[in-house]
Amino acid sequence: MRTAMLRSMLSRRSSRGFSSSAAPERKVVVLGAAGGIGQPLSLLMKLNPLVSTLSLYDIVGTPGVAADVSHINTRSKVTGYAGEDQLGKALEGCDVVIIPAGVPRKPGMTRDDLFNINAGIVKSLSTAIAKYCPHAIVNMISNPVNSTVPIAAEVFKKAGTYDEKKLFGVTTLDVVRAKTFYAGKANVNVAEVNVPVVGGHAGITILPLFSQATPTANFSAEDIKALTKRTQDGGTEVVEAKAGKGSATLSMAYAGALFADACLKGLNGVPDVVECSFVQSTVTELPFFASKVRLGKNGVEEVFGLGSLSDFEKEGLEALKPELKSSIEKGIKFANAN
Ligand SMILES: NC(=O)C1=CN([C@@H]2O[C@H](COP(=O)(O)OP(=O)(O)OC[C@H]3O[C@@H](n4cnc5c(N)ncnc54)[C@H](O)[C@@H]3O)[C@@H](O)[C@H]2O)C=CC1
Ligand SMILES: O=C([O-])CC(=O)C(=O)O
Repeated sequence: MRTAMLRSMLSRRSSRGFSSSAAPERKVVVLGAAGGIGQPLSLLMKLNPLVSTLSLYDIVGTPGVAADVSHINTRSKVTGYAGEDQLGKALEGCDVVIIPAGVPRKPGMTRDDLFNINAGIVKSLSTAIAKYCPHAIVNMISNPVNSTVPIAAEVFKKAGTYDEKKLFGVTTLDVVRAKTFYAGKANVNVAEVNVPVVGGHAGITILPLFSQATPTANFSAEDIKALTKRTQDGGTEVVEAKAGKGSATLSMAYAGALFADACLKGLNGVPDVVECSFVQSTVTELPFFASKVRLGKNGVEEVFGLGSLSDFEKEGLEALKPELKSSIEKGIKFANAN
């Protein structure tokens, strides 16, 4: 897609209520900016007129990405930071921290197989966030999200900076997929489709609520089952197609940019910004759970309940709880043991 088209698309989405010059100053950092997700996500954040300072951090490779992206003639000033000694500068004064740092899956792996490497990365980045930008909104992309979000929460609690309204597991790609697959099957305009996706972000913990999808479609139980499975296995579909070269990067960058844009709109006081996200929750007995949340000046303004579920969804909800509970507990245990 041509840059001008993308820019006008993003600015139409983003600037509700603000021209870019009137929008408040906002610093956004991408941690893991030189990676498969990080690079296109940095591009998309550079196109977002709500961003005034774009900070790109990675352990290596960020100067090149930053130099490249910085030539784009949009509002934000771009700076690249490479290596741990520059992490503090990258984070200082940030309003939104987006974290796609960590290893991706290869065929045959589950997201939980990434825990051993990514848990440590997320823990050290969270420690730095608590130190350098304790009030920032955090968008956690690194997998396994079901565990990395609880890890960040524990790190922030220990540092005395935890604000449950500001920590988000990014599950937007599940919603993006559910919308795409539903629209394709129903043969309706995807731009008009809405599908909440709740639970977590791995396999059966991803629970799309097609009974609440709009516009409504008359699908058979078999169709709903197949759409649910395809949504749950969407990540694996990409991992297998990439055959060892990583997992979803482009669709994830799109989803991550959408979610960060929603957070920025919320911060800027745009009303009725609602997205699904994995957050601290009392919607079920689990301490973290993805559901629709309203975003505002303080991050999460309201966590919405699940609404009415079909019998199939009720079964899915009960089935996902043990796995999600154990992934959450694994994260909490790791953060407190190390
Ligand atoms: N939440 C979601 O829906 C999705 C999550 N993911 C996850 O996102 C993560 C990143 O995926 P890719 O970009 O494809 O991987 P990648 O390997 O292409 O990029 C990861 C980047 O993180 C950097 N990195 C490693 N340690 C770091 C540290 N301590 N600080 C800063 N940067 C560090 C690497 O240098 C690399 O540039 C993976 O864990 C993947 O599973 C991927 C797709 C969807
Ligand atoms: O499947 C993976 O490993 C990456 C991911 O989270 C997704 O694409 O949903």
